[in-house]
Amino acid sequence: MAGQSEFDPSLAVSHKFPDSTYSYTERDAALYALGIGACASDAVDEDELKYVYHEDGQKAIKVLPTFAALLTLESLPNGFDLPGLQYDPRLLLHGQQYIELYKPVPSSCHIQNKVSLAGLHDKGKAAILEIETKSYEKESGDLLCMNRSTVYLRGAGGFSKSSKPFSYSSYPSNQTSAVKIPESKPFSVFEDRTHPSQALLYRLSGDYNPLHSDPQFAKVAGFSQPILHGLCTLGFAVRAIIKSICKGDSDRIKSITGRFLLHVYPGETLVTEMWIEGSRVIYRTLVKERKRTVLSGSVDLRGLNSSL
Ligand SMILES: CCC/C=C/C(=O)SCCNC(=O)CCNC(=O)[C@H](O)C(C)(C)COP(=O)([O-])OP(=O)([O-])OC[C@H]1O[C@@H](n2cnc3c(N)ncnc32)[C@H](O)[C@@H]1OP(=O)([O-])[O-]
Repeated sequence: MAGQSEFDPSLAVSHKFPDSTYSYTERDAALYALGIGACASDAVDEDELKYVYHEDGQKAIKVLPTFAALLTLESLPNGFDLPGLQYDPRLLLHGQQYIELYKPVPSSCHIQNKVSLAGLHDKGKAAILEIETKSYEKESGDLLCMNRSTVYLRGAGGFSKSSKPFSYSSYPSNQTSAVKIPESKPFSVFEDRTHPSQALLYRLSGDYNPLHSDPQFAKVAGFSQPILHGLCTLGFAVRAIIKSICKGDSDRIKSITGRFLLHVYPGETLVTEMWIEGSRVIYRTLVKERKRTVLSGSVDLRGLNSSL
């Protein structure tokens, strides 16, 4: 892209992001749970009521592990701006998410975030940015979780100066989100319908990008109507795994990878297929109405029950 002629990837790679803070309460955790469909089809679901209600008060509610991805929300006050990188924010898509959890996410917390650039790739038609955020509990100083968010910037590639496309990663290759789906029959399949207003509810958890709410904006971005947040789809998929494989025990989730392969329209039905490989669950989520895979990835579990 001509606009990238001034872009120097080495300047971007050495860029230092400022530390940031984020605070949330049990109300945020409950709203998030509703936003990813917890208790949507059964208000007294015995696995899921604990994410939105507790008889001893909201401070005792359980927090879904994918809520950890929200802790990064205010970590980049200037969006994905890097020195010299030009991109059209309307063409930005969420490409992948990697989450590592070191302890259960508390129901309210003050967080200190350390942010760095974990990857930068020139794909010609797109630039890929990978932002790593380590989230610490302010009070104890304990590391709570790590997120690596991949953003796919359509139209922002072509900045490589040499014939070899520029590619930088600061992390091991076994932490990428691309997985091989087994050919065998899935161990478990879970079907869940998103609501037509799903994105409008989910955005209240803090991602207000108009791509998910504004019909005109969505059209400019290339979609017939506003699309679902990638992290909302990931939340549905991991909830399916907690229900189907972890018997409702979300503390078993150790790490999560997800690659967003295709957009989801709110109101569509998500079918999550799961396979077990040792202590890892490989999964793929399809949109039933369009018969298309929209997400795939893996989830590593602690203490997988041998009776499975
Ligand atoms: C972040 C906060 C904002 C949130 C916004 C949202 O929620 S938006 C809603 C949620 N998000 C969505 O709805 C997005 C859904 N996903 C999509 O629409 C498409 O997958 C796409 C447009 C991201 C890429 O499609 P395409 O046809 O342009 O791609 P291609 O197959 O021609 O491959 C080109 C190169 O890119 C690589 N690569 C490919 N995919 C990914 C990926 N996901 N991730 C990373 N990398 C990816 C691929 O390996 C290849 O590299 P190689 O092998 O040549 O070195």
